[in-house]
Amino acid sequence: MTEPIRVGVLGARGRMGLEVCKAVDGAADMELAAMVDQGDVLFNMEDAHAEVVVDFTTPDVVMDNLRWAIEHGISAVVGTTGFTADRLDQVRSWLAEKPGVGVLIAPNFGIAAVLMMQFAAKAARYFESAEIIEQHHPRKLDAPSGTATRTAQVIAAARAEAGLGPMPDATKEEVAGARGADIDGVRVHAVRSAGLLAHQEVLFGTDGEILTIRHDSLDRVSFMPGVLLAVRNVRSRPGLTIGIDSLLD
Ligand SMILES: NC(=O)C1=CN([C@@H]2O[C@H](COP(=O)(O)OP(=O)(O)OC[C@H]3O[C@@H](n4cnc5c(N)ncnc54)[C@H](O)[C@@H]3O)[C@@H](O)[C@H]2O)C=CC1
Ligand SMILES: O=C(O)C1=N[C@H](C(=O)O)C[C@H](O)C1
Repeated sequence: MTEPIRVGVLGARGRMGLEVCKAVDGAADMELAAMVDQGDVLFNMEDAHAEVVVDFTTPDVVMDNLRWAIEHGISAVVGTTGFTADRLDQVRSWLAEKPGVGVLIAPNFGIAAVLMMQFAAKAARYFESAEIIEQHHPRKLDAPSGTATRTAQVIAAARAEAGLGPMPDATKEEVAGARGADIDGVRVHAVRSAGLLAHQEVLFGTDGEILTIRHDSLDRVSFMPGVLLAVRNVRSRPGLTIGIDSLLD
């Protein structure tokens, strides 16, 4: 029998980290080697001989964590949000120095969420208008969500490929922000409310027709199959992988 993958969890006392610890602990082919949260020393991770670290921390600290993991030759699965194009370039440059190391960063590990983004990318070329409404729990630190940002990017790329121009919109904002954020020409609206977990609607419109694609994460267990899939595969994919789409094919 092959040895279990030794997994370290960063952000282990957080909402996602706790769920990841449970999932890793319950996976027959993995061993929960280290649990690290704010104030703990990263040395624990090295000491525990972690082969893969899973990071669900905060946008403020994730880059330091990633640099540390890559420097120590440890592959990483990252769910933390806040990855701009500049940050991704930085990660690629660190990885260039460590050719054997894999890093997988996914804005959303939920299989249904991944499908929602794929369906949105497929629909985008057929509609004049597209807007995104994301809804999250009020303890979420960032807006718009990583998922909404990624969805806007794939919609914008599909529209550009299809030769579509800017969306029709004669509105002048009387109050700043009324039309939401503009991500690559796609408007994104962020709702924060008690009672919500993670939800998103993508609204497409053209003459006489509306298509709404909706995804709901009702429990954080929804992210776990995707996280475990990434842990199993990240070491055999050196360099940077974005999203889990390529692991599902
Ligand atoms: N990609 C995905 O599928 C998903 C991504 N997320 C993202 O994951 C991140 C975490 O979300 P939550 O668990 O809800 O947040 P949370 O606030 O519950 O957990 C974050 C944890 O990180 C810890 N932490 C802060 N600095 C640290 C450091 N330097 N080292 C180790 N731990 C540190 C905090 O003490 C806290 O326990 C967010 O960016 C969120 O958007 C959340 C759900 C799914
Ligand atoms: O903070 C969250 O909860 C979530 N964050 C991710 C994001 O920003 O897209 C994924 C999911 O929406 C839950």
